Amino acid sequence: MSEPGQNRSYGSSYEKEAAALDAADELGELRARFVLDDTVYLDGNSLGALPRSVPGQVEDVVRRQWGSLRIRSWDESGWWTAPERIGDRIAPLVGAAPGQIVVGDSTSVNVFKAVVGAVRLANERRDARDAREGAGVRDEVLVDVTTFPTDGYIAASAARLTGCTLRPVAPADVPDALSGRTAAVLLNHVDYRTGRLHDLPSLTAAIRAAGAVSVWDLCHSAGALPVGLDEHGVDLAVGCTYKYLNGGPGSPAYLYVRRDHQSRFDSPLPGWNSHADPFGMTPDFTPAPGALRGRVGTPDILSMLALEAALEVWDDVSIEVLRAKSLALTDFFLQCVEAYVPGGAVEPVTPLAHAERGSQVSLRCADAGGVMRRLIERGVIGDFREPDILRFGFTPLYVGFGDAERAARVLGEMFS
Ligand SMILES: Cc1ncc(COP(=O)(O)O)c(C=O)c1O
Ligand SMILES: Nc1c(O)cccc1C(=O)C[C@H](N)C(=O)O
Repeated sequence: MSEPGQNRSYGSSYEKEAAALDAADELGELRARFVLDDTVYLDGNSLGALPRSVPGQVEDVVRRQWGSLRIRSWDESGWWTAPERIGDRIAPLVGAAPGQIVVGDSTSVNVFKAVVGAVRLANERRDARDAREGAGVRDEVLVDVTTFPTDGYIAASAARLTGCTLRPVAPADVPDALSGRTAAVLLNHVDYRTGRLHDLPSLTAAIRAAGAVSVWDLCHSAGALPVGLDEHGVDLAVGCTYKYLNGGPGSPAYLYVRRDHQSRFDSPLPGWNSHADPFGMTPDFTPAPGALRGRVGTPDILSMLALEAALEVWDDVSIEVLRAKSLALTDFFLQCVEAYVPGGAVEPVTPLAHAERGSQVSLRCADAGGVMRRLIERGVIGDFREPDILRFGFTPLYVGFGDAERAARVLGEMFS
C-alpha cells in the first residue's frame, strides 16, 4: 500500500491527491496505534481493528489481576465499578455528561431494557398527566422500518410484553405517526445498510413534544460522528462498542439513561448488580440510584477491560475533527468511484448530503456478493449486505485517503 512520504511515483491524479490529503491529515498518526496490514480495511463498521494498547493490558488483567490478585481484583483492580467507569469514558464521545451510561450486555439486551423501560416511563409520566388531561394508555411502540433486525425482533417482543402494538415506520415519517398513544420510538441513528444518518435532533424533539420516549441505537454513529445525547434531549440510547469504538469481537454494549429519567427508570431486568445494595443479598429489590440501575449481572470483565484499553486512543481526539475527516474520506471515495468505475456499474445508496451521511458508503451493484468476494481477494475488505449492497466503512482513526483511492481503483478493475 502507498504510504504518504514513501518514495514512489504516483500513477493517477487521484493517487497524488490521496497522498497530499494523507500528508495533511491531522489524525494520520493515529493509524500507527492500530494493528493493520497491507490490506485496505473498510469493515470497521462491523468489527473495529485491534488497538495496540489492548493485548498488553489484557495480559495484565489475565495474569496479574486474575492470576495473582484473584478475588481481590473486584475492589483493588476496579472490576466492580468498571461498567460505570467505562460508561463515563464513552460519554464524551456521544455527548453525554458523566453518570448516565453503563457498559454491559449486548446491544440486543440493552434494546430490550430500553424499550420496556421507555414504555414504562411514558406511562408513568402519563399517570401524572392523566388525571389532568384524561389521556389514555400509551400502548404503541414505533420502530424504524429499516432497522437492523435485532432491534425489530426485540422491540416486537418488548411491545408484546408491555401490552403495546408495534408499528414499523420510516424514520422520516415518525413525526406524522406520533399520537397520544405513542409510548416509545426506537430509531437507528445511522442505517446499517444504506449509511443514512437520521435527523436525531428534530426527531427527538418531535417525540418529546408528543409525550413519548425516544430510544436511539447508536451502533453505527458512536465513534464516527457527533451524537449530542444531552444537547438534543435524547431519553434513552444504546450502542455497541466493537465497531467504531474498537472494543473487540463481542465487546459489551452500553445503555444511556438521561439523568432526568434515572429515578423513574424501571429496568425489566433487575439483577443483583442493579440493586442499591448488592451485597445486602436481600430478597426485595431496591434499584440502585442513577444509571447503575441499568446494570444486570456480573460484568464480563475480560471483554470490558479490553474495551477500556481500546478507548485510550480517544484521549486526544476531537469528534468534530473526526467527523470532518470522515466526510472528506467518503466524499473522496465517491469521487474516485465515479472516476474509476464504469458508469452504471454501481449506484451510491448512501446520501450525498453531508447532513444525511454516516461514516460508510454503500453502493448498489449487480452480484454484489461476488464482487465483494473478489475485492476481498484483492485486499480490499468491505462487506456485502443483502440483497445487492457493497458496504464500505470508513473509520477515520485509521483509514486514510490512500485506502479510499485504492479501494475505488480495485473496484473499478472488477468491471474492466
Ligand atoms: C444497529 C445495530 N444494532 C444492533 C446490532 C447488534 O447487536 P448485538 O451487539 O446485540 O449483536 C448491530 C450489529 O450487529 C447493529 O448494527
Ligand atoms: N456483530 C456482528 C457479529 O457478531 C458478526 C458479524 C457481523 C456483526 C455486525 O456487527 C454486523 C453489523 N451490525 C452490521 O451492520 O451489519
